[in-house]
Amino acid sequence: MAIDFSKHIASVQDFPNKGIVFRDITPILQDGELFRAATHELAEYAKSRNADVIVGPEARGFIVGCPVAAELGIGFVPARKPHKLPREVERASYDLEYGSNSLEMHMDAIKPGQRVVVCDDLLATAGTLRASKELIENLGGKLVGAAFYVELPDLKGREKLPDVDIYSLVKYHGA
Ligand SMILES: O=P(O)(O)OC[C@H]1O[C@H](OP(=O)(O)OP(=O)(O)O)[C@H](O)[C@@H]1O
Ligand SMILES: Nc1ncnc2[nH]cnc12
Repeated sequence: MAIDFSKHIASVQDFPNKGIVFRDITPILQDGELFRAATHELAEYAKSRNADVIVGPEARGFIVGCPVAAELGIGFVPARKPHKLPREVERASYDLEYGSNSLEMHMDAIKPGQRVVVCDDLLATAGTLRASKELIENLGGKLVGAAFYVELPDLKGREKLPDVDIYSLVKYHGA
């Protein structure tokens, strides 16, 4: 029977700012079977997209994406917050539900033509995904899909990136 992951996501009112309902996926991570099952779901999705490499945006995208890449035996590329990577980088800026930031990837992180799936815990406004897409494409890769534990459809992330194939385990409508 399919697992109802929503039962294992905590909803926290007014975090980190008033008016935001924070969807906390750490209960999934704390349970080995659930973490493995969620990883497997995302890995099956990435496999169905013929991914060559997984990109995970800092920080929760590392947690979600690394085990997916390991399960598939493919590479993992971190998209990091500014000034963390030691070699030459490509940078893209973005806004999110509660602030703005930039992401960087090493210039040689993606090989031209590689098929990339982005993995992260949550899709909200899609600012993070848009910045990841910009980085991947500027390095010559092709974003062939994006996979999340949680999607917040009211924030219209999918509509902002209609050409990106998006997969999520759980959707939350309303606040
Ligand atoms: O779709 P968006 O509106 O871009 O929002 C989703 C992003 O926001 C969160 O990361 P955050 O930037 O808070 O960083 P963290 O993982 O370091 O907490 C989350 O992990 C996603 O990466
Ligand atoms: N509501 C939310 N819960 C958890 N992470 C988020 N990132 C952006 N919006 C979020």
